[in-house]
Amino acid sequence: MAKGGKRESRVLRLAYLFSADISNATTGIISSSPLTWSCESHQYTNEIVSLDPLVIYINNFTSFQEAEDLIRLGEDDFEDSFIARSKGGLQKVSGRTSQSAPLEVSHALVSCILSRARKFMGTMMQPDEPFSIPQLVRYAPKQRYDLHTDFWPHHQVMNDGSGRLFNRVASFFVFLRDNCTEGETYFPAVDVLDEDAKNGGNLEKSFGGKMTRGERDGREMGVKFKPITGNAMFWVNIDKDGNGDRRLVHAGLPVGEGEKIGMNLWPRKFYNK
Ligand SMILES: O=C(O)CCC(=O)C(=O)O
Ligand SMILES: [Fe+2]
Repeated sequence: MAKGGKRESRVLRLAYLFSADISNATTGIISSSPLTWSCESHQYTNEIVSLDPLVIYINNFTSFQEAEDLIRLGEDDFEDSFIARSKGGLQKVSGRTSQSAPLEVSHALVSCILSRARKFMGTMMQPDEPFSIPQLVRYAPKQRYDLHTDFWPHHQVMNDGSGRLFNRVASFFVFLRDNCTEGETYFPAVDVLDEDAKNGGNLEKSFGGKMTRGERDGREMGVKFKPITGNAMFWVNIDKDGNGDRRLVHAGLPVGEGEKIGMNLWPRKFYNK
């Protein structure tokens, strides 16, 4: 059985590679390849974590095999993480000690995952609005990403000469490898847990340990999500007036032992069409 599974995964991997090669060579349009069939067959289910701000937990956003294949696609390109500064340019900061790697958007698997994310967002994303280049992030023991927001305080100018302004309207953070202790993704200002406690709820029990109470300065505060391969969080960064919502500040807590790998997907919205 294990053998069969392995063989199947090899075939799938080949299918991904093959479809990317074929469509690049002929039309340059990846989505027209018949071998991207798996794009239609997502397996995810959802739970709303918080309505305001909107945070949604996604179970099985990727399969285990897709997670491993995504890692393989990026793993030769890992470099120390930078952050994209509001005034342009990249900067290395002490609060982000992980490594990151970009993923090739034209690859059939990556384009499949992006179209899955786009469909998930429904009417929130217009057909002409793109994703940033998907990014893998890898953490070894003690590595972390301190509290930050994913949106920029000022909208950014597209570098295609169009003059359009964009921002990261929402974020998906997908756990791709959970071979670690700790390393949760923590949102200190998402207050659903206080409501839960007031009403006698037990978040940890209700959600099977996927999400638990966070803690800051010795006080219970916010919610944190345990790395579980294939599962993801989705949240909305920018409100309807185009302003960033600071309640979505979050951190990748330090990894204890082992390795954590995740993937950022950042849908862009235009603000001066
Ligand atoms: O590692 C995490 O849990 C979160 C990572 C993150 O927020 C980011 O890369 O922007
Ligand atoms: Fe982030």
